[in-house]
Amino acid sequence: MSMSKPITFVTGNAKKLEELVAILGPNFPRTVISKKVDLPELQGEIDEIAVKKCKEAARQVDGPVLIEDTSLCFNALEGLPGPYIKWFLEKLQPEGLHRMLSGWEDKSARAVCTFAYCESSVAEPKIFQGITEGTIVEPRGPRDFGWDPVFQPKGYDKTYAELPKSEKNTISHRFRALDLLRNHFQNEK
Ligand SMILES: O=c1nc[nH]c2c1ncn2[C@H]1C[C@H](O)[C@@H](COP(=O)(O)OP(=O)(O)OP(=O)(O)O)O1
Ligand SMILES: [Mg+2]
Repeated sequence: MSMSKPITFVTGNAKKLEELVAILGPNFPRTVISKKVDLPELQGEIDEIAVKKCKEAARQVDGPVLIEDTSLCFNALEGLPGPYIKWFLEKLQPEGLHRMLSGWEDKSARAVCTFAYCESSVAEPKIFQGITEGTIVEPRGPRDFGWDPVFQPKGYDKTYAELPKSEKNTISHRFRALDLLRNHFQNEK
């Protein structure tokens, strides 16, 4: 029996939590509980944001914490909106995200998921990052999760939103990041 303390996944986003639970499955060696907190939307480089966000979560929770920050980076725009995608999506809706690239031939983008894990408020966060390449298209499919309707992963003719959840969860930026996280904790056992 493991004596490790449960890990608290701090997020205000129920869909992220749902995907994390589906991707990690029942065999993950640590117990993960969740806490709904809207952590500050920080500025900076992607890794730097994840580290700061994790330290803030560790300040608010007693024990090991996990956070993640998601970026959607348009290659034509040098990686923007990147970590600021939340505000762009909120103001422009999926249609507007697609329209942002109307002046550009290059519609390629990368979805970047960065998890940060911290054993305690005095430990340095560890980073686990996953990237999925794709294209920004006119929105297609259900609207239940963020910018999924405009992101078509490379090699697919469906958007994330059109793919069955089970399929998104085997190719997504979040899956790739959680695969690294899973390896880390499996090797720690
Ligand atoms: O797989 C995804 N497919 C589609 N949309 C997604 C995905 N993952 C995050 N998203 C959205 C949520 C938010 O609009 C923005 C990321 O911002 P981000 O700060 O990381 O998320 P959040 O504020 O909703 O939750 P949290 O409390 O964990 O920070 O992209
Ligand atoms: Mg956030």
